[in-house]
Amino acid sequence: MIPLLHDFTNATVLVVGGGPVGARKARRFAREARVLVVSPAFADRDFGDAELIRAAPDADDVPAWLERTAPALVVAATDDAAINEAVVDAAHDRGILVNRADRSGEREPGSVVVPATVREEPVTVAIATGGRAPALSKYLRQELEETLEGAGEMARVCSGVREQLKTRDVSADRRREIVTNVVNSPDVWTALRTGTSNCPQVIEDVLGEELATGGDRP
Ligand SMILES: C[C@@]1(CC(=O)O)c2cc3[nH]c(cc4nc(cc5[nH]c(cc(n2)[C@H]1CCC(=O)O)[C@@](C)(CC(=O)O)[C@@H]5CCC(=O)O)C(CC(=O)O)=C4CCC(=O)O)c(CCC(=O)O)c3CC(=O)O
Ligand SMILES: NC(=O)C1=CN([C@@H]2O[C@H](COP(=O)(O)OP(=O)(O)OC[C@H]3O[C@@H](n4cnc5c(N)ncnc54)[C@H](O)[C@@H]3O)[C@@H](O)[C@H]2O)C=CC1
Repeated sequence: MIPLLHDFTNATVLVVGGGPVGARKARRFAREARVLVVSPAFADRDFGDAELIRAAPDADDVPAWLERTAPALVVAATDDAAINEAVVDAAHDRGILVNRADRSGEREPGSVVVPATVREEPVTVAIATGGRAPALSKYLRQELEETLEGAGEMARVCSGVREQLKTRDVSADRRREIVTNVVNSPDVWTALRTGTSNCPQVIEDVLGEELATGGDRP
């Protein structure tokens, strides 16, 4: 499987099954997509901004649900393997992405897995174990949350420095060198993590140093 980041803005995600797993997937996708959850019962969980539709489609009804809701992705999260199977089949027939929550290891070609995710906006790290050990994905996600502290701010620093340098007489090679030095600077990481310096200040310092050393170099 190959990891990709997919933009679900303005897309519909249909979750079939309203248990704890359906709720988790609904929350996940509702941060961006319009999420519909269809289920005869709903767990007492947070479903994000998802719209809850009380119904119990049988396997034959599933294609009509996909036709009616036209999702970009459908999540099969019921406790009924036959329904989950019908969701996968109907999605494949229509070229719709499908995530099956009750299957690991051997997967249907074309299926998608939902990874554990660490977000330090705009930085995203996704972890998967080939479906073998979701608990390990969760554990690693918790470990990485600490490692990534400050990475979002560092991304904004790099982006700001790069944009500023583009407006000056600085070669692309030199620009790359400066941005790489910033990312590799323990002092900048410490400053961002401890809050002794913020993004605009660091950008100003880096550009000031660059001007002091005379700008472009051979
Ligand atoms: C294949 C996959 C399909 C999919 O759902 O996309 C799948 C399948 C299954 N998960 C199962 C169990 C658990 N899943 C979790 C947690 C998460 N599971 C997630 C993803 C995935 N789970 C995909 C593979 C990802 C990968 O490659 O690693 C995460 C990362 C993302 C998310 O779901 O949002 C989220 C952590 C989010 C976070 O916290 O960061 C926990 C831990 C807990 O609940 O505390 C447990 C109990 C412990 C355990 O068993 O490991 C079972 C067994 C059911 C049973 O035996 O009854 C199956 C089905 C099977 O294995 O047959
Ligand atoms: N991917 C993951 O992280 C995990 C996956 N699983 C698997 O995912 C499945 C779902 O897990 P839980 O939410 O804990 O199960 P659950 O049994 O609590 O919930 C299943 C939900 O599906 C609904 N449902 C039943 N028939 C339906 C139908 N015809 N149409 C729509 N909805 C229907 C039920 O009303 C219930 O809300 C489990 O069977 C298990 O195999 C379990 C744990 C973690």
